[in-house]
Amino acid sequence: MKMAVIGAGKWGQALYHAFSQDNDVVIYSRTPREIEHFVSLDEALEREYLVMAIPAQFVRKWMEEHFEDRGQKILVAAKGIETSTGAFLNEIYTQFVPEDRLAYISGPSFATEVQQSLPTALMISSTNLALAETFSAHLPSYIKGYVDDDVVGAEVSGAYKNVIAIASGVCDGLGLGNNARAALISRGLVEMARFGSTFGARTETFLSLGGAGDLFLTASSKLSRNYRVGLGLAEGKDMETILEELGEVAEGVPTARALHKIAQEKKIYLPIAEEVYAMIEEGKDPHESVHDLLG
Ligand SMILES: NC(=O)C1=CN([C@@H]2O[C@H](COP(=O)(O)OP(=O)(O)OC[C@H]3O[C@@H](n4cnc5c(N)ncnc54)[C@H](OP(=O)(O)O)[C@@H]3O)[C@@H](O)[C@H]2O)C=CC1
Ligand SMILES: O=C(CO)COP(=O)(O)O
Repeated sequence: MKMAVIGAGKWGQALYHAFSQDNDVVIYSRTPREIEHFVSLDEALEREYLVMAIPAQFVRKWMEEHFEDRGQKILVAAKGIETSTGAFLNEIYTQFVPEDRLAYISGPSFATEVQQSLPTALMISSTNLALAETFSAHLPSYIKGYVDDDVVGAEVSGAYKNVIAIASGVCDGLGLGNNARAALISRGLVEMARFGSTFGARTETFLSLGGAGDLFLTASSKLSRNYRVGLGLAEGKDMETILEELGEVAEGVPTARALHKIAQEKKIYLPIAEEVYAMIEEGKDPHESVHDLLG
């Protein structure tokens, strides 16, 4: 299949590598790079299948300024919620492309491991199951694909787990032990499922690869940028320093702000996400957050 990956950050390049195993794939990004098959935006937009690996906060502006609808089918690869509006990515993309041409990829997938062709299993979600099957069938042999039609569940899982990963990094950074981390991840899973149900997500989606699968991964590994944000908070670093040292996107930070905004508006109880928000936005002492969560 003829595809283009848009966004050549860590995840865009890993997906370019993965889909290139069995497909004709090109890649485009804002900043030109020395990558084989790096093409112009116009050439990328010519492809029938697009993989969008632009971070959530920049999607709307990018679509407004650069996208031309030529009937492309799109696989959305970012994981986050837009802070300024609280919009989910499906709400943004459907302003530009009908939902039957949109699919979403989620599940445990550190870019660095996908780039090394290490095995994993991922989920492709779309209200158009035939489209999800198409993307899934074109994954490389080292990735097992599953399809599902709960787009909201997949999106909420992918975005929310980044926030719980920050909390988990704090937990480990403070040396609170394995029991505490398992308790936090478990309650985090309940919290994200409860949040998702408010928006019509199915509970079982949170037990899937895109939910528990990605949460367990991200909330327990230093390979996760979000987890490392939490480690930095536990060390008492300020957000500016943490993000500068990270040098890559940590979607959990803007997503925590978005969750706070949504929770306030809709009066939803999100104890862990609210503590993450308080630590990153109000400089709350992590020890105090632990105390309040235990209360
Ligand atoms: N890394 C991972 O393991 C995984 C990441 N994801 C998700 O994928 C998304 C991208 O992450 P990742 O690739 O790792 O991030 P990186 O920090 O590696 O790269 C971000 C990319 O976004 C592009 N970008 C940033 N701002 C803009 C903008 N205003 N307009 C257009 N492009 C912009 C940059 O393009 P350029 O460099 O050309 O300027 C850069 O290539 C995130 O939502 C992340 O949560 C999902 C699964 C795994
Ligand atoms: O989503 C990811 C793995 O599935 C990557 O997580 P981080 O952005 O925290 O590195």
